[in-house]
Amino acid sequence: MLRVENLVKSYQNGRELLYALDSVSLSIDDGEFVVILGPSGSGKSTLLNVISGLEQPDSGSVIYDDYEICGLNQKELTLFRRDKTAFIFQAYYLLPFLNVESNIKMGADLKGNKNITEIIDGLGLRGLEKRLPYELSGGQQQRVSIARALAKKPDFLFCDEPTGALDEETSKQILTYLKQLQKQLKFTIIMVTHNVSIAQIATKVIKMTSGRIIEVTSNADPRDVSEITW
Ligand SMILES: Nc1ncnc2c1ncn2[C@@H]1O[C@H](COP(=O)(O)OP(=O)(O)OP(=O)(O)O)[C@@H](O)[C@H]1O
Repeated sequence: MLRVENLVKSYQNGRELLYALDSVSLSIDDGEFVVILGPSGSGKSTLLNVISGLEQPDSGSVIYDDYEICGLNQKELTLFRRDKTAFIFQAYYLLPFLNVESNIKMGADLKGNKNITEIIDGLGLRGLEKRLPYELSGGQQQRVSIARALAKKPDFLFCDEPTGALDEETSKQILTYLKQLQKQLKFTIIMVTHNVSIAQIATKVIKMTSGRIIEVTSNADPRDVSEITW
């Protein structure tokens, strides 16, 4: 279980402080598919970055089971992120001079995971292993970035607009893969998106405005990816 208590994160904006997170509290059970929605600038990415240990808050707590990550030093945070988390971003961030297989192995090596065959097959990347990122479509590149993330066998997968650069059909393929792999590997997904349709496949939807959570909705019966449109 992940618990977030009274998170505050501010930035200096001229002479004023801008509160990107203004006392945010929430809890997420293991295995949930959480979608964070909200207008631009509402604090979604900041929340994701603080929860995942990429950024430190001004105050507040982020507690994984009984492990508080706020206040850890850089070395401890790096170990925490390596062991527990993985990331997928809209911009893929593949290494351009490494082929598909080597990009995925980078994730696997971080956890000493030798077998990436299952992940390559699971994401439909068989046959593309020797290609360089520029030889792939956007959807294929995003599948490689998911494969790299999952090769780490994370407990928590953080996604920031993972389908933001993709068309509807490709986005749905990506979401279908993610859901299938989540069922199989049992990790928790926390996803920031502008796409309200994606909320329908989530088990929990968090809505943010101006650095605050304004609504949390639990959904015991999320829809299948094939049932949604946008
Ligand atoms: N490094 C930073 N320095 C200064 N201000 C920042 C920084 N990062 C974020 N902010 C500000 O904090 C607020 C929340 O930003 P954040 O990126 O979390 O919003 P968001 O909801 O993810 O937006 P978007 O949907 O546009 O990505 C915004 O007003 C933003 O300008």
